[in-house]
Amino acid sequence: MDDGAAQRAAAELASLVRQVTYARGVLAALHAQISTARARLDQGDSAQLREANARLVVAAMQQKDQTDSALQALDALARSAELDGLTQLPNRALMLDRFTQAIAKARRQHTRLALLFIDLDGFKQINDSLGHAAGDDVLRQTARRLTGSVRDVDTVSRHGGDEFLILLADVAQKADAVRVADKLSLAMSASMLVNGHELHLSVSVGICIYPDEGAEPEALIACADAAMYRAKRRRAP
Ligand SMILES: Nc1nc2c(ncn2[C@@H]2O[C@H](COP(=O)(O)OP(=O)(O)OP(=O)(O)O)[C@@H](O)[C@H]2O)c(=O)[nH]1
Repeated sequence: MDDGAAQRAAAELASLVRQVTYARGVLAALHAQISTARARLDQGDSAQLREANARLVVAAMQQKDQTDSALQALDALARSAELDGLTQLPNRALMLDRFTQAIAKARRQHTRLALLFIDLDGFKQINDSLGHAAGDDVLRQTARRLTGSVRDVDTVSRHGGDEFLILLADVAQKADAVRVADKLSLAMSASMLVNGHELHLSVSVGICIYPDEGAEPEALIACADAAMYRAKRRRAP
């Protein structure tokens, strides 16, 4: 090798050494960046990740709580729309709904239903002499006595004012309903203590039977109302 060739080879070698040194520097910088990123993931970022996850879980639980209480409020609202505020008995709308369902079932199973229309006698006099609050108490106690006179499967509702309806499920004949009417008349005849006064009440009851005396709820209610009115006229002095 002549001197010129030796100098060129030394220059190329020096250039290669510089390139290798530079590449090593780049690799070391990359390695440092990766180490920093990994450390951040281990400490800061993963902690943030865990915190974010925990916040997500808490938010999901709060969301579920809010949904649950909204559903409960909706349930309560639906129930209150179906119950009479004074007596907490089913109101007219809920009774009509249950009556319609009961008729559909009785139609399928070829069974009878009885509807009892009950009206307090002389209730206006109680309001007039003892006051409206005492009248309210009479209505609440009446609701309890009527409910206590029938089975769980039967429905007692407040139709309005001093009028109540009772739907008896699955009666074999009208005589069964008459027996229930006698039982609840007896329950109502026991003295009632209202605001320190001992009252002696009575009720007038009308009975109509599905399907013998009507096939639709409204027709049966009108039929039982008319029967109650006739019974009241018979009782009147
Ligand atoms: N305290 C109270 N009274 C009510 C309520 N709703 C209706 N009434 C009253 O109930 C009375 C019902 O009137 P009627 O049925 O004609 O009175 P009654 O004396 O029972 O007459 P008969 O049914 O013929 O025996 C009226 O005086 C109404 O003002 C209520 O929620 N509370």
